[in-house]
Amino acid sequence: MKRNGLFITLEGPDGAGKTSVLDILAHRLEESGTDYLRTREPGGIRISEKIREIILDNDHTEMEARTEALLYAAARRQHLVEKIVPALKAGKVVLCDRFIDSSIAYQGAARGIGTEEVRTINRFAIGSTMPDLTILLDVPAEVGIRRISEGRGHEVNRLDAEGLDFHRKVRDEYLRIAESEPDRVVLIDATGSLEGTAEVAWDAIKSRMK
Ligand SMILES: Nc1ncnc2c1ncn2[C@@H]1O[C@H](COP(=O)(O)OP(=O)(O)O)[C@@H](O)[C@H]1O
Ligand SMILES: Cc1cn([C@H]2C[C@H](O)[C@@H](COP(=O)(O)OP(=O)(O)O)O2)c(=O)[nH]c1=O
Repeated sequence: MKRNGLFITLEGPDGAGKTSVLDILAHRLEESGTDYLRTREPGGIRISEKIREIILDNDHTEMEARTEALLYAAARRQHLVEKIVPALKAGKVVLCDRFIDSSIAYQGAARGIGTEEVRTINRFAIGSTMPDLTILLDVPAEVGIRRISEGRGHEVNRLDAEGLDFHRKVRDEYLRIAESEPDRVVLIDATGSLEGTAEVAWDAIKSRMK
């Protein structure tokens, strides 16, 4: 696909601060007069939001791991084709809360399906549209869980409700991805202040926008 925009994804364990950092980054892009799109996974559009509801519903305790992985991949495909690709073709900076690395970490590693299997179905879903830059906000699983339980207004979904061991596996896999793809993934220690974390993320974006 020919594209002129910049595709940026934010990744990290639940509670790492992705939503909060994205608020600041979107503000910075606004101030700098950059044409950008902010979106999130799973969801961002009608069909994918419906798939999101099915996946995250706390009542769906019988959902099998591969079903979950396929649903995330299906939501990703529709979101990519309907929203991300047109924005990139229009030359926009796309800021997306979660993308393929979430599936590798959550379904591949933490659910135990296997990272290569999950990579394979996601290659089918996204083709060659990989992010130009991935900002990985790193916090120990305990920190993320604590922030979520202390934060007001965050509904605990089916994935949040998994135990500490699950979230540790998510974090470890993210670190492996960062190590194996240093050109794409910028690893940021997100245990400090929100403002400090956002500043480092903004520097990474600015350097790619030049
Ligand atoms: N650097 C930080 N230090 C302390 N608390 C934070 C920080 N970043 C975010 N939080 C808080 O942690 C909670 C989860 O943050 P959020 O941005 O929703 O994370 P995510 O989108 O990664 O799950 C929120 O209550 C938020 O205010
Ligand atoms: C995109 C994606 C998300 N997830 C999980 C991570 C989150 O627990 C949940 C999304 O819920 P959400 O409320 O968006 O969480 P967060 O604010 O932390 O991003 O879905 C996967 O397991 N695989 C995926 O491919």
